[in-house]
Amino acid sequence: MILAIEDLTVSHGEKIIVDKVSLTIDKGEWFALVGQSGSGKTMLSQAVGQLLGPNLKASGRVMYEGDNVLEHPKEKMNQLRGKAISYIFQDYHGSFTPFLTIQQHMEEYLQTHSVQKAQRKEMIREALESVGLDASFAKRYSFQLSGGQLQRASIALALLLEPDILIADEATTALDSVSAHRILSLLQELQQKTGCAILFITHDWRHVVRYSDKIAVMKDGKIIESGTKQKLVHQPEHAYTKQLIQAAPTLPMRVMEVSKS
Ligand SMILES: Nc1ncnc2c1ncn2[C@@H]1O[C@H](COP(=O)(O)OP(=O)(O)OP(=O)(O)O)[C@@H](O)[C@H]1O
Repeated sequence: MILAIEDLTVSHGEKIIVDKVSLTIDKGEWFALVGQSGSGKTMLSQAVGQLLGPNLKASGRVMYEGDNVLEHPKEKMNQLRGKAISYIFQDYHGSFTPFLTIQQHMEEYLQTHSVQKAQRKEMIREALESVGLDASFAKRYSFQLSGGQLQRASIALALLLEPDILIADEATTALDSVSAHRILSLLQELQQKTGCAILFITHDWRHVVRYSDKIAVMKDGKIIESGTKQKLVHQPEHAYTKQLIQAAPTLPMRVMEVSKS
């Protein structure tokens, strides 16, 4: 097990947004978190990396390497982010400022994590190549890349330090379906190569079926059902899970068959 979330609660004043959620993520596994809009998926994922706004409070435990991450001071958390837990977001533009090149962003990131200058250039080249961007992209500014290219660059940035856990929150929602599929296949390939676990937040049941190992379904701040993909897809118990499956666009039989194997 790489991450254990225990009784995690996120509240905004009196309002409970995430309600005593517990789940465990194993090393190298693709863990999908699904559920209707506003059910608390993003708040849960942001609590894990201490990214919640100051008006929100997280309690419970997020256990990583024997420590409760929620109790880490800011400096320790900064060291953990990127190296242990990394994020890619739907708004990948937000990962880049328009004043710095892709290389400068990556340099800054590596510097924060005390990577020696001599190693940085090679690491950046390798990271860009691993997402199918040649080294010349390093010199470009974010606005000089297409949406798909920029999302690739944000994945390269997130995986630069080979984190144990990558949190992908609606990472492909802003892309067309072909680009989304390319990005997710790439993520799968990188996951197999680096052994990182992925907490995958999505609305798209087709992506859940295709890529995940385990699934948790969230509704009104609670996990109402969780288990292996086989179990959730083929023998869902909760009415809401059945509803999610029925509402999903029809899956080609081939995909369903692949997912069964
Ligand atoms: N900064 C914030 N302050 C207060 N409440 C917030 C804040 N951000 C989100 N919320 C509330 O928390 C609840 C859960 O939001 P969250 O973004 O986690 O849902 P979600 O399941 O990720 O939804 P979606 O699938 O649409 O992204 C919502 O009611 C939302 O309005």
